[in-house]
Amino acid sequence: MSSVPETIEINREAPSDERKPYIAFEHVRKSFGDLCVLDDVSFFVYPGETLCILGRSGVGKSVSLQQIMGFLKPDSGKIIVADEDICGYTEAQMQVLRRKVTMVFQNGALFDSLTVGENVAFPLRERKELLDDQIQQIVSGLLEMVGVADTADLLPSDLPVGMKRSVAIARALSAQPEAILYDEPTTMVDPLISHLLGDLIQKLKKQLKLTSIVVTHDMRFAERLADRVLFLHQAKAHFFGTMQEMKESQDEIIRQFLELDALVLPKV
Ligand SMILES: Nc1ncnc2c1ncn2[C@@H]1O[C@H](COP(=O)(O)OP(=O)(O)OP(=O)(O)O)[C@@H](O)[C@H]1O
Repeated sequence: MSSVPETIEINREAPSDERKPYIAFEHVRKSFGDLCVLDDVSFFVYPGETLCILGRSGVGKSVSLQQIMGFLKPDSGKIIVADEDICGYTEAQMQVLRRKVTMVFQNGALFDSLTVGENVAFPLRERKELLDDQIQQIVSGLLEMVGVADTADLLPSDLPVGMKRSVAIARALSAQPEAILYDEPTTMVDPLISHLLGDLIQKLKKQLKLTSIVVTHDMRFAERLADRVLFLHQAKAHFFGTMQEMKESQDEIIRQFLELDALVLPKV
């Protein structure tokens, strides 16, 4: 008799005697009408660590991020962000929290009519605490940090996709977040740019000690970045553990996923 396999992992709830997770899902369930997208999903990310969320298309990766940002609410379960259970939060409370946790969208979500520099300055201006000179200085520093130093006066439409993503990351950083969520940062970019974006995310992790969640289809990318991996499958947290544990897993679904990935993108 074949049955849907149980989630195979291991320590899905953080050990209580250690560090507290910065972000955690505890038995989260989310449906849209009859479609159950997440069923009893638990995972966590420690401060300063990177979690990569993997899984096939439509499996609830983006829905997970949107719930952390409070754009969607779970039907049940708990979502902890920065030590707080955000499930009952009002939009006003979420807006405060979104200064600590920010998201880099696939399309960058840059304002097309503003220059790159003005886009990055936007969160700084919203704070209404800084003089124009200070803002300009921070913007230049951020653009340099993400490797697009000479683009401040250009419009987003002047830039290729990879550079737009870097600008979107610079804008996210200008809000001085504690955590960044990246939704498919390497979609539609070539392998070289994908590598550069990986370098950038690593650099931010090391230099700024940022907590990160990266939703990706890209195993190579996840291998470089992930302290832990969440593999979603059929609405379940099918696997949660380190990349090494995932690669060594004998679970049939994980093996299929890894083998298919190796076929699509052979190792060079
Ligand atoms: N606001 C919404 N209303 C109704 N259904 C939604 C909504 N958001 C997402 N869904 C559905 O939830 C499922 C999971 O969507 P999600 O975007 O999280 O997938 P994903 O794993 O990120 O996939 P992909 O890799 O293709 O982006 C999909 O079937 C999607 O159609």
